[in-house]
Amino acid sequence: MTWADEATELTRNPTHPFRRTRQKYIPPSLRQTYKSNGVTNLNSTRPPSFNFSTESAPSFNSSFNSHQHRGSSPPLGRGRGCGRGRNSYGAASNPSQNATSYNIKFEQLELKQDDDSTDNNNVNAINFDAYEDIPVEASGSEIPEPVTSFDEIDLGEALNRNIKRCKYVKPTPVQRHAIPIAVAGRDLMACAQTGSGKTAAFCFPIICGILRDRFKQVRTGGGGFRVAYPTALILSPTRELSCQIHEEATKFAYKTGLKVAVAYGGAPIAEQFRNLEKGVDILVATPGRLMDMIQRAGVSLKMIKYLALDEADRMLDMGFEQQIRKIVEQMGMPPPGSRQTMLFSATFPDDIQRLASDFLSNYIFLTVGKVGSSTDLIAQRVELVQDMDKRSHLMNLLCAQKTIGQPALTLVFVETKRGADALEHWLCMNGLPAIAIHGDKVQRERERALKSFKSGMTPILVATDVASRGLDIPCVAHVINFDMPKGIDVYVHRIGRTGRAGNSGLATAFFSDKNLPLAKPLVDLMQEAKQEVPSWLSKYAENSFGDSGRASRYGRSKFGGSDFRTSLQSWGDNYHRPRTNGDENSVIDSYDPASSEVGYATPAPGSTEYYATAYADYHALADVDSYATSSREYGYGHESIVASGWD
Ligand SMILES: Nc1ncnc2c1ncn2[C@@H]1O[C@H](COP(=O)(O)OP(=O)(O)OP(=O)(O)O)[C@@H](O)[C@H]1O
Repeated sequence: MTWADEATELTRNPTHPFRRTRQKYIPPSLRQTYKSNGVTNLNSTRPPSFNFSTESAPSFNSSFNSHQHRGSSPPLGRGRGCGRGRNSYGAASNPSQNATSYNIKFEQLELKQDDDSTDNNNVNAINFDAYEDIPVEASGSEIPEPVTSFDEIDLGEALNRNIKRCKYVKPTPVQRHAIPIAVAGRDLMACAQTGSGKTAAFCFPIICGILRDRFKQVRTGGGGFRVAYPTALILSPTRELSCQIHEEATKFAYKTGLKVAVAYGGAPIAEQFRNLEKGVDILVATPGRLMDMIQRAGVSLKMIKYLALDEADRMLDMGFEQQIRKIVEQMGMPPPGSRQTMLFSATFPDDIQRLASDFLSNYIFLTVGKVGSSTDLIAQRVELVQDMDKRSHLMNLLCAQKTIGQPALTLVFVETKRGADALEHWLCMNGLPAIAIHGDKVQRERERALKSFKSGMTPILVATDVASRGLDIPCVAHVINFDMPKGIDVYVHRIGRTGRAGNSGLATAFFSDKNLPLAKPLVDLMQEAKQEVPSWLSKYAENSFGDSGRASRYGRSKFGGSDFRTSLQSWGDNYHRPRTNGDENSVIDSYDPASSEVGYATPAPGSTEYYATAYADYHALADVDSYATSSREYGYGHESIVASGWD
């Protein structure tokens, strides 16, 4: 079993030896209904009711038994985070150590003869059928042809071996189109759905390009200390995403001789400098830490030949554009044309495209799938819930998941850091194993929260938008928008944490009166994704139409489903060349009202049974059936209510 399989297995397999000794978690409200064998009669389970003012926190002394088999005596968590003190996975990890241990495990992954097989069964659990009819459009001059297999592109022997090690048997649609474009040396602005494999789409061409050219990476700088001269720079908006890309790129570059390093805030800079001094070909970084390193003369961008911006629209968003512009235009990086630039995201508003075009030269604009949605892979439910009822609604929902015996990783998005802390606290006080992640937590706490969530130890993660983009966490079966985001693009990225790699997922949104400006774009998005739109939401959408200012700001037109250049002027015939996979019908047509006349039939929306039914359809991603829980003292000291998301 590979290291990757092992991690997945741990989360999915209820009989995994590591999981088996854990005590089953039973929400307090349902303890009467649970039989000793864990089987619950759903019909006899009434939705729990919570009296927030009077309900006392349940105690879970026995819940820590789960740790005893590992010989540790877990302390009752002091401070924030249910998972704190229970996480037996060790201290927060250092990314460079991570990379080393991954490499060791990766090495153990021996390539067998049948790894050459293109058998779909071996495809790293990706569901390629879900991508069969995906619409693709590319615009620009002389667009390289897409491929249907990795073998059709000359990626080099070492990279091909690693692709097989990763069990990537065939390219996803965005990879089919983007990799040939990038390998041909073209600049690219690519827009593809969440979870569709964009990381590999920019990593493979970079690795293959560097291997082809073999630049010398480390030069001695002035003043006697070493300056790192990376050949490729991959920028991403958050620390966690940078670490994730670093891990992926390290796997892809395994045994190629290329060095991949990561630099991000919140971790000791000296250690990161030491890593860079050993040489770096590909540097993955968050903008703030990179600027710092450049200003301290530890990194030079003079030799950059490849620049990739993941979540590019976020990187060029209001407030952040200046920092990126400074890095790309004023810190010695070769200009467009002398370097290759690739911008990737699932959303690309027109105004951001316009900004981004400054960084590009004769680029190709590529859209794969309906921009800003994961089509029908993610079942989207929207509930009308006023603020004061949100917590009890959430509790019903989480308990309903448990009642069908399929608790799985659930990501709950809130708007503010303080809101995240408060909800985490409340859930824990009510016996649900939750942990929060947001920008006010120190990096070790953030890493611990993510690790605890990923492992299934704390299966509810309460997060601000710091976790909304890019994170690829297997087995997230349910994303709950407890607070709706301000913009529809953020909603798209948030729900994209489930339903990844062609698998299905469930997303539930709590919509309240104050989210009115979001109604129209949300309805449009749901219709495009062939989701049932509640009639009340359609009415809200009609009403919000008149609110042209806000509605259009959040509106679909800004999503960036098309190349903004085509609306500026008419291009020559050779410039704009839409691709539709040869099947015009494959483009998702507009919503058919007849087939979606709302009717969340019985059971009633919002009821426990309703969620249990809905959830049952989408739990397939995770079979976590047991987890520990705890109550713990709560260190609550943050007053900041600023929403987070940028590091
Ligand atoms: N060709 C492939 N075959 C099998 N699995 C793949 C392939 N390409 C990517 N994957 C897997 O699909 C998952 C999603 O990929 P990735 O994180 O790159 O998506 P993304 O498009 O960047 O998502 P987001 O928009 O959320 O950032 C990952 O677990 C990755 O390992």
